[in-house]
Amino acid sequence: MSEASVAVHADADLLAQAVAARLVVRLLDAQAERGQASMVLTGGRIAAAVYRAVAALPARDAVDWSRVDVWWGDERFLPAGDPERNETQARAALLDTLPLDPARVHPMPASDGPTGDDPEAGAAAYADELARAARPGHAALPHFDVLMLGVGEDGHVASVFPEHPVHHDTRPVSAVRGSPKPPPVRTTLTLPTINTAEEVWLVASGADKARAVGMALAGAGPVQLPAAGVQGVSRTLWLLDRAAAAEVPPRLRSLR
Ligand SMILES: O=C(O)[C@H](O)[C@@H](O)[C@H](O)[C@H](O)COP(=O)(O)O
Repeated sequence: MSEASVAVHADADLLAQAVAARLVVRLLDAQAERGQASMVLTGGRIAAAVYRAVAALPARDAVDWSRVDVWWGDERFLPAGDPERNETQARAALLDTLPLDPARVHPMPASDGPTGDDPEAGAAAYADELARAARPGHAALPHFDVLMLGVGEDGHVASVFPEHPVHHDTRPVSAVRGSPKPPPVRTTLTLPTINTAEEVWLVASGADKARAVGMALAGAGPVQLPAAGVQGVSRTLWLLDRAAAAEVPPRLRSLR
């Protein structure tokens, strides 16, 4: 398992630009290595800024988007096309501008989808979809080259919230009820699933994230502060703006 590293950028805009550039390079490297690439998306404001920045980056055309798998780390359990869905936001900001193979885009279930208005059935269906894409001989999950996460003020990542029953769910995908961040019903990859990704990037901007970021990097417990339980297989990268980095422990500051 990887040690966390931290990169700090001056402000939210530069942070989004830098993450976008890193994402394009990460996908290019994965395609050079294994002929394809996979990315796991999230929701929230900074993620949307990253997606817009990728869309505006000329180097994005160097990626063979027809050989990129797109997954989601979490989703709001709402009807397809709802503007609050992470999928809707990612499509509008980026995905609709890319020549993706629709068969490789794997949105999480919608409340009006084939599994109906039952988030548990939706979570099970997504787990099946992941298992169908799993590499032979590996666990029931596909290879994730890069998984992006936002960080909540309370330290949540994806839809894994502090002290929530989702921490006891041993399945790869969980239905979340009673989310403290609206909307209340969500679907999320669980922390052990998130931690199978080759690289996990935690992206946070703004002073209201500083405390959660600082505590996670100082080694808080994952049930109290889910961001503290995130660890990519080969890399765990915190991508912050200066305001969000204000409480990063001094021993990690040298990596700025
Ligand atoms: O569906 C969601 O809301 C997210 O996936 C959530 O985990 C988000 O990434 C963080 O809450 C940070 O969001 P901001 O960048 O908007 O603060």
